[in-house]
Amino acid sequence: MNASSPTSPPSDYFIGLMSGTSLDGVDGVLCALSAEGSWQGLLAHAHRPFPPTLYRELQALQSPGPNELHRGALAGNALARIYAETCAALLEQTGLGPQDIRAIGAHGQTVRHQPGMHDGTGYTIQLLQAALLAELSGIEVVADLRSRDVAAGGQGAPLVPLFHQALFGHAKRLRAVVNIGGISNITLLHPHQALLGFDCGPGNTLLDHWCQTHHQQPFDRDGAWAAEGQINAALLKHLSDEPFFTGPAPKSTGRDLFNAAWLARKLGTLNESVSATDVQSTLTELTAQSIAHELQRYAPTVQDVLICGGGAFNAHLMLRLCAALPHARVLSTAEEGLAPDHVEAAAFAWLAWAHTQHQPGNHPSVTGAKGLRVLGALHPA
Ligand SMILES: Nc1ncnc2c1ncn2[C@@H]1O[C@H](COP(=O)(O)OP(=O)(O)OP(=O)(O)O)[C@@H](O)[C@H]1O
Ligand SMILES: CC(=O)N[C@H]1[C@@H]2OC[C@@H](O2)[C@@H](O)[C@@H]1O[C@H](C)C(=O)O
Repeated sequence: MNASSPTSPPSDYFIGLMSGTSLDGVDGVLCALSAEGSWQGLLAHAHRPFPPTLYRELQALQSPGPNELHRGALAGNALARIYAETCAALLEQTGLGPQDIRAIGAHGQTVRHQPGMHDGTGYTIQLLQAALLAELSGIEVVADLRSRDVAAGGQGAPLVPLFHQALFGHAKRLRAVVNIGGISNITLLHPHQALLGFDCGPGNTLLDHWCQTHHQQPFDRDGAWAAEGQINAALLKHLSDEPFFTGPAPKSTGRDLFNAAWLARKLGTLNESVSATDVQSTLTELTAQSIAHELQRYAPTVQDVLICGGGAFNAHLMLRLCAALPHARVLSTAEEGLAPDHVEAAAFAWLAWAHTQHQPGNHPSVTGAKGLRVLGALHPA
């Protein structure tokens, strides 16, 4: 990891808060960054799950429904309260006070992601009442981190690649960082070429949905259920036959495409019936193959594949990825100094740093935006 040396300039403390497409709750980190934004270390991590009522409401708000504006506003308030509790937990762990934190980078909850392309119709919505978070935490908040990139004709996602580059870039090795959250995304770190990054498909979101439907469990722990089944080749081909997978970068996606209705349509149009267990095995393979195919397409000689996001804890999925990438070293980001479930939140702390320094947080070669942009809207403490 490219951390600063002990002689680096004095650091500031930042908090990063991320609640992603898995809807499993909020991950928060408190970290130190130098004046130049180089990583100086993680001081604390806290996770707060969403209460069941908020989880159900956030899931419902992913698709059109009645009185959305009012319901979205209430959900934004509820999220601000959970984010503020997460900040309080981080401060308590470290003994720091609100006055010690330079800023919070707060992602909010994506409920729509339709970036469009350079034609003024695109938008992306992350629910969060950021003013309330500033009020409750007493800390400056940088929120709405995707809209400016979309306004500049970009996808507004993924935003983590610059942070991945700063942390995991290597002078000699061709590396990929793969975040397997609800959706998975890849960052390509070539020693001598431009940064690349894009979403590559459903990470855990369909796996979670299928497990919740058939086992009433939030997710398939360690992939144990998937490991019991067989991959159904016809179903895998049918699932893979989705234009998003073969479309060129820049690209991003979300629950707008990969959702329960998409899976039901695919299963309904298959000419055979597949057991629930085999569906879980096949969905796990879809996640592994969609990542492997993009790596083969954009970085066939990739040497290190660093995995982060909750999918890194799915042992069966990791085995399938290793099988699909026999020539690469597949490892957890933990082996490079930052735990898989800390990386995204840390990236949003870094994006808050970038905003405070008036530095760009996007990268046009990743999002397709017209240029570099300072991301986020500021809510003073
Ligand atoms: N032990 C485990 N076994 C299997 N899967 C796991 C395990 N732990 C976490 N996960 C998976 O990781 C998911 C959470 O991942 P993560 O927090 O990275 O998602 P997210 O941040 O919501 O998503 P995104 O990156 O799309 O924004 C869970 O929903 C689950 O599917
Ligand atoms: C619109 C949105 O919330 N996108 C998320 C989602 O979760 C993973 C993938 O899809 C990625 O594009 C992005 O998150 C990460 C943190 C990013 O912007 O880099």
